Amino acid sequence: MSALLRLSDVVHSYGDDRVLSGVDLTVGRGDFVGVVGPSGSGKTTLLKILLGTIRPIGGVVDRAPDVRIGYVPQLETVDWNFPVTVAECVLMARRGRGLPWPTRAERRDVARVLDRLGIGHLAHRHIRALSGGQQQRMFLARALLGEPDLLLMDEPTTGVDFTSRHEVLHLLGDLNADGTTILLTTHDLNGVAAHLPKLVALNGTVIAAGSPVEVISGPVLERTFGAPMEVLQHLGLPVVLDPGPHLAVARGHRAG
Ligand SMILES: Nc1ncnc2c1ncn2[C@@H]1O[C@H](COP(=O)(O)OP(=O)(O)OP(=O)(O)O)[C@@H](O)[C@H]1O
Repeated sequence: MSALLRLSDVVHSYGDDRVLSGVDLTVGRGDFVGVVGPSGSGKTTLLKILLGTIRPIGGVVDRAPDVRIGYVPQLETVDWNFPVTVAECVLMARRGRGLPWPTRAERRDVARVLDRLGIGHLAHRHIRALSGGQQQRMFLARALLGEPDLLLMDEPTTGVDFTSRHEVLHLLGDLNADGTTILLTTHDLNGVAAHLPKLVALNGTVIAAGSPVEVISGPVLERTFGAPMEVLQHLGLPVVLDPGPHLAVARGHRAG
């Protein structure tokens, strides 16, 4: 298949709590997709199903052969007290925690990827002593070390200031232009989602998929976030007035 990953009628529950149902989603080669939806709508669960660390209880996941996937977790799920430097943390992606002495080739690869992301000078700093934007770059470096075809990123711009958010988005745009397929989740409708070529609105199931103008629309957002939202067009981009519903919690829109 030309798609890297395809989910058909995927269902997942935690215990009795149905989180996803009837999810159909295709991640095509070269896509740059944003998944939007309120807190608890199943975005992280969907990423983990795409990554393969959660096995859904129903439906089919098709994966093209030999697809390498890089995962960038939500920063708030990371244990920042773990005593490692930036370079060590990046290298762990390749060799786990067990082996203390990296080879010269490994050190070179880590230095190269850190330089590419503009944090080469931070290689020997403790991971806790980084800004939000730098932490995000470090996890991106970690994912890129494996030269992934597909990058899955959980809220890559949350906890990151405006300038860093802009830089992270720019960086991802460059990676995508170089051929990396990217799927990310975001709460930020105006600052992030509106600038991506393709969006998926999720609330327990896929409410809509398409261009930002198709997905960031009053009716789709109301079905996704459970509250009316006003949307204007500005310079060809949708703008959500008072995008406060990123704080909203998923409710009543699950198909299961
Ligand atoms: N390991 C788990 N065990 C039980 N329930 C879980 C587990 N992981 C997630 N959930 C629940 O499943 C639902 C969906 O969670 P998920 O993390 O996928 O949503 P999300 O859209 O990523 O939320 P957020 O935007 O807040 O990160 C939530 O109600 C959550 O509490």
